[in-house]
Amino acid sequence: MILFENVTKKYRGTAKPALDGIDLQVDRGEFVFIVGASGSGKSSCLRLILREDQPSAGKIHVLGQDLSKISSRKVPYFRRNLGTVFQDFRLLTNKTVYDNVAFSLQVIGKSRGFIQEAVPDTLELVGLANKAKRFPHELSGGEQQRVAIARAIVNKPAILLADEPTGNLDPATSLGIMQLLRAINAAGTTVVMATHEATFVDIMQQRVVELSQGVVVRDEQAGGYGETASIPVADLSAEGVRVLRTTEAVVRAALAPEEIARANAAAAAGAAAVEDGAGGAGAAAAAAASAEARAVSAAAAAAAGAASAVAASAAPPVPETPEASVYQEPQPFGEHDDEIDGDLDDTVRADGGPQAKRIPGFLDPGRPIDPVHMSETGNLAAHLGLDRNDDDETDVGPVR
Ligand SMILES: Nc1ncnc2c1ncn2[C@@H]1O[C@H](COP(=O)(O)OP(=O)(O)OP(=O)(O)O)[C@@H](O)[C@H]1O
Repeated sequence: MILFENVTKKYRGTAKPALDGIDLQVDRGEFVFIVGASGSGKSSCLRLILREDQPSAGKIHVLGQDLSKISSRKVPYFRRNLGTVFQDFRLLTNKTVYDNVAFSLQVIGKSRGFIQEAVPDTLELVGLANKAKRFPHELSGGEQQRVAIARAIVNKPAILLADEPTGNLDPATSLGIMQLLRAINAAGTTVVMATHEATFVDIMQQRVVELSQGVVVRDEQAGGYGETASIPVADLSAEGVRVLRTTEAVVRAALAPEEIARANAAAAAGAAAVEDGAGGAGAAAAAAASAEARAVSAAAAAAAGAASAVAASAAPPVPETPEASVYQEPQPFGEHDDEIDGDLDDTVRADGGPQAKRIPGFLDPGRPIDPVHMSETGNLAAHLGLDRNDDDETDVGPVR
């Protein structure tokens, strides 16, 4: 689906190549994180896939096409197969939510009837059906990013490229965006996402391609963020450390409440042992358990405001009787529907790994969700907790 063969990209006026002999293959239906330190070449990679730029050497094939053979005139047609989401949303500020999404269909000549059906369906999918008439400046950061995602997927692209899509968002809002991307991927769209979000990468256990100075230094199925990609905590400002810790706490509190319950239970058991007069090792164990519980609880409390909304909405029940579907082509995204359809199960890996136990159901790659069913029944946004009316109170991203 995406193939890099010995790709090098050297920008004019620079001494070192941004990408240096990259070989990379991404298959249909994969969810791939591209990680690496700032300047390692992640965005360059995505720009090449999008044919915004051309390699200095090597070959790139996307969806079976040799990108060097696509004329400039044909590039817009090629890009119809790709959806893109960026850190800064890139919405049209003078257009409503509806028009932002509709515009991407108008420019490719879709009929009015198609647009009138596809736009509301997609807004419903991302949980923004009730905000269609708002302008971007009237939305929170998370909502703006969901508009951007709606715009990226409304034409059912085969590939979704996301460049730091949660970079401007608070942890709880980022979580909703990640859930949405995971659901879109489970519906058949290949997702390639450049990110610095170590927590999500670690939890989601998807394929990780790590770049360092333009070279692939790791390509791991069900990987984590890794050491070399991470920013040394010592290099972070106090605010940066706080954000990093809060992110982790929010994600844990929202996604792994059982971990907090387990720590609290251990502390309670320890306290009981102390009351019973247990000394020595028993008291030490109790103290340790109590400290762990305090640490986890403190982390959760620190994150409580943001996390509670997410936790509360993490897994609402799916009604047993499906409602009538308004979504005509719920899945999969992309042109080769029949082929992608057959691949669906392959996209969901269940390799487990050291952190598998604390992966929540709806992010667990081993437990496939059924976004098709959910989109058909109108429950995807509800399932992901994206249809709340009080969303404005929890999304605190930038408003443009
Ligand atoms: N248009 C350009 N002209 C010259 N050099 C560039 C250009 N774009 C990127 N570079 C350089 O190429 C290297 C890779 O940049 P790139 O933006 O791909 O990295 P990145 O991993 O996405 O970084 P970040 O995480 O900060 O977004 C960097 O050294 C950067 O300075």
